[in-house]
Amino acid sequence: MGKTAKITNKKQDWLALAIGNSRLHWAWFRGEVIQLAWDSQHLSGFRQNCQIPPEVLPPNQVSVNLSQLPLCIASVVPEQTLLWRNAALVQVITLSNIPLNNLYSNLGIDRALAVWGAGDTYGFPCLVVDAGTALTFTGVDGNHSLVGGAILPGLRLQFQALGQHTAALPEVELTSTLPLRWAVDTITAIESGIIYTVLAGIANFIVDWWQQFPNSSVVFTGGDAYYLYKNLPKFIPEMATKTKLEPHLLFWGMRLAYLQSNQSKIFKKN
Ligand SMILES: Nc1ncnc2c1ncn2[C@@H]1O[C@H](COP(=O)(O)OP(=O)(O)OP(=O)(O)O)[C@@H](O)[C@H]1O
Ligand SMILES: CC(C)(CO)[C@@H](O)C(=O)NCCC(=O)O
Ligand SMILES: [K+]
Repeated sequence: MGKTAKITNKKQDWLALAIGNSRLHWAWFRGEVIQLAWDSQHLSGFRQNCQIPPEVLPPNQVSVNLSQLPLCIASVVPEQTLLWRNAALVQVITLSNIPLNNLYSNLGIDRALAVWGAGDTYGFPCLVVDAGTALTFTGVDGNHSLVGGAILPGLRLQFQALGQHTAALPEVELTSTLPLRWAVDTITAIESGIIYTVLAGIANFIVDWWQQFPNSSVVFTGGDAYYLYKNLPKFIPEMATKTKLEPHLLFWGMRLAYLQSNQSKIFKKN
């Protein structure tokens, strides 16, 4: 657990909901410890009552009634956030909850939370590579000040774009292995083009970051993080020792925000 927040009631259960552009990411916390994390589809409509609908809860029964827990939301999809406005105990995290400097007003809350969680755990400066629907770089310096970052289409979105906007190209799915670079069939050519270009681009951003901040940690997260993290050392050997993979990075940031705001009692009851 990081340095910026301490929990008052170690036993308290709560739910973190990170609303991404492709799906919902959930974590059930007991105090500061994640008990269970899962993904669900976006909600399709407005919720009439104050329960969390069963279709977004985890498939297996757990020992507590998750639908009754306080809910902490971080969202980059405003229409999805609105669907939770009648929930009984809900707190929506905003940039004002995040103690980093120089954040611009419409910076994605997922980017701010992930880099806060990463820096709080591994120290600042810190660079986060979030490989989700969009692939983002977010860098913060040793004074906890946003240096900046970049946004590009994520892997799946790149495959979809080619499939949907050309006559002859199929929509390709990410496979688990690296493709042949000099492909002699269409599917492999698409895989090669997207994957090698993204890997080279990420390596280039990280090398540039390390020129400015040589000892900075670099943390990967998001749906495609494992694939990219696993294959990047072939491009930069030092990657293996100087970077980390953390699937729950966003939840680390949410935990800091939740515990901090819970202490100062800005929890909103509707
Ligand atoms: N069931 C799934 N739905 C969508 N993407 C998936 C799924 N399983 C794996 N992925 C991969 O994860 C990537 C999307 O990542 P992620 O789930 O973190 O995105 P997200 O929910 O939109 O979050 P964010 O908005 O933070 O990017 C896609 O590029 C895809 O390759
Ligand atoms: C870039 C995404 C879509 C990544 O999830 C999200 O962080 C977002 O909507 N950001 C707002 C724009 C910005 O961060 O500059
Ligand atoms: K848009």
